[in-house]
Amino acid sequence: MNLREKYDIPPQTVITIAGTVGVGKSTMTKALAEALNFRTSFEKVDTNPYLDKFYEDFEKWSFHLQVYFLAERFKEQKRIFEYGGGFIQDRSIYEDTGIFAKMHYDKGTMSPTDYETYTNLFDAMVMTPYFPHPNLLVYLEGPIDAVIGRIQERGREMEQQTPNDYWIEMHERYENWINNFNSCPVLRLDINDYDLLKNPEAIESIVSRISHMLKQTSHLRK
Ligand SMILES: Nc1ncnc2c1ncn2[C@@H]1O[C@H](COP(=O)(O)OP(=O)(O)O)[C@@H](O)[C@H]1O
Ligand SMILES: Nc1ncnc2c1ncn2[C@H]1C[C@H](O)[C@@H](COP(=O)(O)O)O1
Repeated sequence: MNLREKYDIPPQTVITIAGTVGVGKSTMTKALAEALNFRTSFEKVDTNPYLDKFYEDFEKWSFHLQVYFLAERFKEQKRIFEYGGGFIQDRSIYEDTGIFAKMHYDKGTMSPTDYETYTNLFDAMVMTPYFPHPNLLVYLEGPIDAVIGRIQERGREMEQQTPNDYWIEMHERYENWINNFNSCPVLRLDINDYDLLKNPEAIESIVSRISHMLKQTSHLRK
């Protein structure tokens, strides 16, 4: 019996993993998908044609990058829908607008016109009754020092060259964002409470908490 059956998690469940850059979403996505025998939906970082350019010049590329991410995530959403669920998704579509686009608009690195065009597009595509929300958003949180340590350890060049202030501001925004998030049920996990690299069996207690939360919120889906 696999963990999905053991903890009675419906096979069509869609779980999205949210949290700031470097916090451990991809690691969690892989571990959960393996444990539950679900498909994965990853952000494609290496093949993103705007990401390097964006980190070199936020002002010039922030609109292009947001539109690109929106299109990519929407295609993934369609793929998840076509399979009938059973997915773990690395980063939610809600973070694109709630964190990234808003942060760049507030900092002045996305123009008001571009921000309005982007949010109109986002709302028309996502905030409709036709858009399937995930069954659960698993939010990963941890101290900023640990997060910056992980970004450094991972070693993506464009992120290494970005000043720490950027990650600190993002970390603070994430706190506010998750405290006000209500588009789907949320399970918050502190990265100090598990270590999937040193102790992969820790995934079972996470699956158990996910199962509990899904049961508690199942009435919302009916
Ligand atoms: N429990 C952990 N302890 C230490 N490092 C970790 C842990 N989980 C993930 N990492 C490392 O942190 C870095 C960022 O993790 P990743 O899953 O890519 O984050 P994200 O997808 O949120 O950006 C990677 O180098 C990864 O190996
Ligand atoms: N919507 C986004 N706007 C700007 N940058 C973004 C957006 N979504 C992801 N990113 C960046 C942040 C990281 O450098 C990479 C991948 O994110 P990660 O949290 O490491 O999975 O893309």
